[in-house]
Amino acid sequence: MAIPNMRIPSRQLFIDGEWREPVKKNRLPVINPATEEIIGDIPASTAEDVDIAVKAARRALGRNDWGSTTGAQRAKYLRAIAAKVLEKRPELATLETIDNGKPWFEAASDIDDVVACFEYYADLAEALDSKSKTEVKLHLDSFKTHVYKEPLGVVGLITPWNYPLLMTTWKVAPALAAGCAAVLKPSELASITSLELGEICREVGLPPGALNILTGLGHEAGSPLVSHPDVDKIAFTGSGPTGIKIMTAAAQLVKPVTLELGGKSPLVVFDDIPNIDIAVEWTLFGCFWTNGQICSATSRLIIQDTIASQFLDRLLEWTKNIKISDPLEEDCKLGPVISRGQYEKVLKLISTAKNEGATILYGGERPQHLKKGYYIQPTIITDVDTSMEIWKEEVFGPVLCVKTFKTEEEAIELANDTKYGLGAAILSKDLERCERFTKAFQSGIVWINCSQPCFWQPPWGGKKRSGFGRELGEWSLENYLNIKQVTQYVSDEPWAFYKSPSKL
Ligand SMILES: NC(=O)C1=CN([C@@H]2O[C@H](COP(=O)(O)OP(=O)(O)OC[C@H]3O[C@@H](n4cnc5c(N)ncnc54)[C@H](O)[C@@H]3O)[C@@H](O)[C@H]2O)C=CC1
Ligand SMILES: C[N+](C)(C)CCCC(=O)O
Ligand code: NA
Repeated sequence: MAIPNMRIPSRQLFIDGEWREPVKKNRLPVINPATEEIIGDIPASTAEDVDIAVKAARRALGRNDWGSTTGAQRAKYLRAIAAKVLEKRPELATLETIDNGKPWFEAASDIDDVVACFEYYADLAEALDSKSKTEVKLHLDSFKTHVYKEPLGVVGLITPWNYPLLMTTWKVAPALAAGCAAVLKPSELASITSLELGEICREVGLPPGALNILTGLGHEAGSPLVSHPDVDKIAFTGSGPTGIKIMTAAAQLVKPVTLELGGKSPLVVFDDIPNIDIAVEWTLFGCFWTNGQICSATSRLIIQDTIASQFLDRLLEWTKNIKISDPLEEDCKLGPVISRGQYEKVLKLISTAKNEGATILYGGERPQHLKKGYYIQPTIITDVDTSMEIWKEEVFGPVLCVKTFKTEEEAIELANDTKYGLGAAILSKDLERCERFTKAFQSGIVWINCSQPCFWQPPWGGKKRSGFGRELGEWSLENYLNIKQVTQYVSDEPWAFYKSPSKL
């Protein structure tokens, strides 16, 4: 497929079904991380715009064209959005690549997931119609109880930059399927494709206010959304420190949150793996895919000492073979990290590891052949101690650290030696052992004989400091529904709790 050239469309905020200039008229630059050039700009919202968008969302819930729709009616909109995204796949992939830096083919495959996700939640929206009212059997005949599942209300969705349109979709699709009205605040570092979703919603005639898209900075646009008294819930994916701020602010209004935060996920490799190259490839993919910027990246390789040296030799050969280039080049497998700030943060974590006594087995620098762009070589770090920052902190860049183990007990201890709990992976031929590790891993996701594949039907989320709540599958729909108990007295008899006064 030919990769299309694209310029960044100039957009405003998407509010109440229309493009609308932010009240303060400010804009933020869009930077292509592969060239470090400003390639466009996005509107910068403030609290004033948040208020206008929240009001539009609330009005949508009060109107018949959105607030009284059946799941089947909403499914039609979701399917129409999916079809439009598919139609614009090449263009959206290019926009995502020049905004985020991920290889074009990765961006295109993310867009495929976006399409599948909208279609999947269309199916769930339809299925909701028969599940939205269920009877609860009581021990008495004098009462009848039903449970209704109804849209939770106006929801605030705050997303990161690593999978821009996909992380937006993980929240927008179930929120709309459930019948909520949403205000989305994508990351200021990669908002372009989320704004294009606004254009798609306009084209398919999504009722005004059902989805509003506010670009802008976290503290200027995200924070007022979290603190807005008329927003019923916040769903957030991003960094731990921001997650803490959001939970703290939401707590003041007793506002529910779901948080999908960072990780430092382990990949445990045993010496019984049947094929070393297959295991090595999963190790690379688990950490270097998406330029290493995955919350669930298995960035701690825990390898059995008996095969460590042979495995690392082979890992090195595969790593040297990874093509680092402009992400618009066809067979690029590693592009730049998202921003200058991220570039400096990753290099600093690498130099701290060196200062603390670790060995940079490979990489650790910018690739010589690329003079511009936020490129960092895929990096492998050995001689790591569990007290080191590189073992403990999320890097969010192409950096793998390695430790060896002798026994299963030691491997489990190392795997769980983290404040995070998003993913965990094991590579071993022994399926009983895999089962033992599945139970022992303190995480929300376990991969056996692979790392990272993610489908839209199973639940996604973590424990410990990786957050709580589950996205994807049916679990995500529950995030956007209110469960309402309705109890009716169906007897003609008096309740007879109080003594009846004597007749007049
Ligand atoms: N776990 C994950 O999926 C991600 C982790 N990260 C990690 O976080 C670090 C910082 O990256 P950032 O893009 O700055 O992540 P971030 O967590 O600050 O940003 C994520 C989203 O939250 C918004 N936000 C920021 N402050 C906010 C506030 N006070 N109230 C409401 N919304 C707010 C941002 O505008 C963005 O839309 C990265 O270096 C990386 O290590 C970054 C992105 C995703
Ligand atoms: C599953 N995957 C890798 C597509 C996205 C994971 C979410 C994240 O990194 O924030
Ligand atoms: Na960008």
